[in-house]
Order: sequence, then structure tokens, then C-alpha cells
Amino acid sequence: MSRPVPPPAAGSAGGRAYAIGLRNRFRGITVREGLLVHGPAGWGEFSPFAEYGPRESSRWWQACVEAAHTGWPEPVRTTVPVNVTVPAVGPERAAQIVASGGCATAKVKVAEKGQDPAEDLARVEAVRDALGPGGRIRVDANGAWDADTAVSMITELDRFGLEYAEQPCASLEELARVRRRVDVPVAADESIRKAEDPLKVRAAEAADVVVLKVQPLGGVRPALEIAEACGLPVVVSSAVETSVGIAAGVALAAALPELPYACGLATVQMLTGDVTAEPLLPVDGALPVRPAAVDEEHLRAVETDPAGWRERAEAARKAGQGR
Ligand SMILES: O=C(O)CCC(=O)C1=CC=C[C@@H](O)[C@@H]1C(=O)O
Ligand SMILES: [Mg+2]
Repeated sequence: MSRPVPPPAAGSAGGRAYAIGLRNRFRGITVREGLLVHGPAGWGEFSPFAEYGPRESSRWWQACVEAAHTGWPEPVRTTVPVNVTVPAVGPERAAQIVASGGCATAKVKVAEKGQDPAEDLARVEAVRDALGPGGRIRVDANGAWDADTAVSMITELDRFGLEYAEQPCASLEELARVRRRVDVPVAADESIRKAEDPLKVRAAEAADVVVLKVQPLGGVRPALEIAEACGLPVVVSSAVETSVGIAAGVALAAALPELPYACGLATVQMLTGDVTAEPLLPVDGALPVRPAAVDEEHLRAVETDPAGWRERAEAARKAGQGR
């Protein structure tokens, strides 16, 4: 029998670390790691990627503290439509992922380092075949194309029908240039989550849609403020967390006044394990709006030494005080 995990003893550094394999390599990693913290409001997750220093990680820590100590605003919906996420895999694997994903929308990674355009075309074609004509496809280049390449790739990929192209180029100027030259809407991700001033996206007319992730933006409330200030349609997306982190993304998506697109929150599917007995996985293409409680048996199966993670959390906390 599995049982709920009690909170860490008062005064302890707190936080339990996990390491969970990914079913397919994603943004260069094969294992996802992070820290889970319990507080009066529930569980929070702190899982900045390995290359992020204390300053960048400080927002991720704030998001964890919000989840554990404050909780989230009231939801305005009970389910959140989601997309299946397709890493930069071959066409057969891409089709399998879509077929088993249970979603009518797919986000497909493109422009992976070391791959060529024919691989992107073959992957997106396989995804279109697997989804059927009624499905929606968005692609994410993570800023890897220059403006001319983006225009020609988006035009070519749009043969298979694109809902939007996420972060085709790195800079706002390039995004704006691409946006003027293609009919496919442009979404901004890194231009929001890595920017000192996320509102510049709107001013630069660089995007039609903004992608918001809770941890990089410092929590559900700060992300809601950015959404309101931007005034553009929002897609909430994950940072490939356990169900604990995903619940924060779901809380953001559930609190937004409008939610016109499926969200990138079905990523527990990408992991080989989870820390809860009831993972936040899609049913009929949507996630239920609810928190996620850590379960002792599931956590133990993926638990690692928390020392390094507690140090990272402490450094992020201190860096946040200087903001
Ligand atoms: O949006 C999704 O479908 C899933 C999440 C996702 O794609 C990402 C999560 C974390 C890091 C990123 O490289 C990636 C993204 O760029 O959106
Ligand atoms: Mg992205």
C-alpha cells in the first residue's frame, strides 16, 4: 500500500530530490532531476535545468515556495486541454508517440542540432498522418533558425498544416520579421521566459501567442500578471516536471480568463516514472484541474541524495533576495 509523505521535520533544510528517466532524449537530456518541497499549502517543485545558475533559478525557487506555502488562485475551469509533445525523434517513433498520447494537438520539436530539414519534414508529416486532418500541429524551433531559414522552413512545414510556430528565431527583431513574412502565427517562448522584460514581445509585435511556464516566471501569480499585461493569447507549457510541477502549470491554465489553445502540459508522458500515485496524464485530451500529492512509494523508487539540490535551492533563494 502506498501512503502520503509526511512533511519534513520543522527546522530541517527540507526537500527531497528525484531523478527520473526520459523516454526520449529531450533538449539534450535523458534524465530529469529536481527537488520536492512540502509546506502548508501542499507540494512544490524546484527543478531548474542543470545549466541554470542561482540568478536564473531564483524564479524557479519562488514558484516552488508559492506552491508549498501560498497556494494558487481560484480556477475558472475544471479541465485543461493539452498537446502531446513530440521530441526530435524519427518519423516512426513520432507517430507512435502521437498515437499513444491521446491528444488532438501535437507539438513537434524541429531544428534540432545535428539534424537536417528533411528530418523535420518527415517528422511533421508522420505526425500529420498519425493525427489525421482534424488534428492541430505546432512546431517549436527553440530559436535555432535565422529569419530567412525560418520563413522557408515554416512555409515548407505548413504543407502539413501548422497551428503556430514557437520561437522560430532567437531575437525579437527576427521574430517580428518572420511574423510579417509568413501566414502561420508566431509564438514566443524563450523571448518571454528568459527575458528581463517579457512585455517587450508585445511592443516589438514579435508574436501572436505567448507561451508561459510557471517555474521560469516565478509562480502562477507572476505568470498571470504577465499574461494580463501582454494581452496576447496564452499557451501554458511545462518545464517537463513531475506531476507536482505540472499541477502548478494546470493551476495557471485553470486561472486564465481565456484559454484558446491546448497547453503543453502532457509531459508526464515523457517520463519513465512519477512521484504521485495519480499522475497528471491526459484523459480525452485534457488534464483535470487538481493538485498532486507526493506518494512515498513512488518517490522512493526515484529518490536521490538531496544535498546538491538543497544547495542549489539555497543559492537560488539568496539570489532572489538581491533581485
Ligand atoms: O510545450 C510542450 O509541449 C512541452 C514542454 C516543452 O516543449 C519544453 C519544456 C522545457 C524546455 C523546453 O525546451 C521546451 C520548450 O521549448 O517549450
Ligand atoms: Mg518552446
